[in-house]
Amino acid sequence: MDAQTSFLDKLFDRGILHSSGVDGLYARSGAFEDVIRRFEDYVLKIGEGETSEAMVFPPGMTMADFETSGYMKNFPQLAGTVHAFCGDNHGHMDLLECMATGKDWTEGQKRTDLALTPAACYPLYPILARRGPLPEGGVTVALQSYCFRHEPSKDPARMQMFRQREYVRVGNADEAIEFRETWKRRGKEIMDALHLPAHVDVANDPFFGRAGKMLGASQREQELKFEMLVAITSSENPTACMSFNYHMDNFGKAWGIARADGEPAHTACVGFGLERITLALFRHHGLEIENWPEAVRATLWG
Ligand SMILES: Nc1ncnc2c1ncn2[C@@H]1O[C@H](COP(=O)(O)OP(=O)(O)OP(=O)(O)O)[C@@H](O)[C@H]1O
Ligand SMILES: [Zn+2]
Repeated sequence: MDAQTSFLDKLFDRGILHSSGVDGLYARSGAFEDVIRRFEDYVLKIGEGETSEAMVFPPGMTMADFETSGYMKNFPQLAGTVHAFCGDNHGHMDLLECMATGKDWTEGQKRTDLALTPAACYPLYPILARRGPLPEGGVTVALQSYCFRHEPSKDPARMQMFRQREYVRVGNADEAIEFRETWKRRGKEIMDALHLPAHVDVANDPFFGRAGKMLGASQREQELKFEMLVAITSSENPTACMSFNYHMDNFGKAWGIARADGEPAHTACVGFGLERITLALFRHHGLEIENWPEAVRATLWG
């Protein structure tokens, strides 16, 4: 059995995660959720004085905003959209007939106005855009969302539905870059406080296809994305538990977010993978929270 499957099985055996029968879709135990809550409280305190507001998003966003994000151009392999039955009585009979005979009953499903949110900060940008020009100095928002990515895996750290906590900086280029550098440093301090061996490295997003290879290479070359890597199921291929992204003015332009001076906003975000960080804690400190190092427990539970 490989390391991923064996860690996943241990988590199931201890009731920390519960299997659904589909890879990457799990119920979480109360203990798992308590760690997530404590971690979020801890991170929220660190950014408290610098944040203009907080938002929590539902797991879906509007199809229109999803289209604006460009996600289907860059990551069609990961996306999920919401479809629903919109038929009449006759259509319903057909659907039940399909189900009864084991045919594909989903063929008649129609698109709705919703897509599953692939990245926690996407729903923020259209909200900011609708408010008109940003205040002088921009804004910093604390947010959280469930995200969906179609990447089923036996690796418990690669889920299909998971949460990201983020801080997003929206302002000019200097403000966005300074924010990203600050959080790279703080991210390491957080990992140190949690006694998790971690390092930051430059990274790229999994852009689709042949053109995607070039996009990924150029993202790396421009050092737009960094990840905080922690060994969870493999020490050769450590897992990204945080990411530090500078989007230049791509989102400012896409959604039409203007700065006080009328120029398109530059954005940066730091994302904390809440399930991944929690799994890293279980991996490194053991499956019994009572036995975690006193300093780690003090950081989280005070
Ligand atoms: N499939 C997933 N399951 C759980 N957490 C995830 C998953 N994908 C991303 N995350 C978390 O969300 C954070 C921000 O997402 P981001 O798009 O930067 O991840 P990513 O770089 O695509 O991750 P990876 O390289 O492992 O696919 C990541 O740092 C990670 O902690
Ligand atoms: Zn983001």
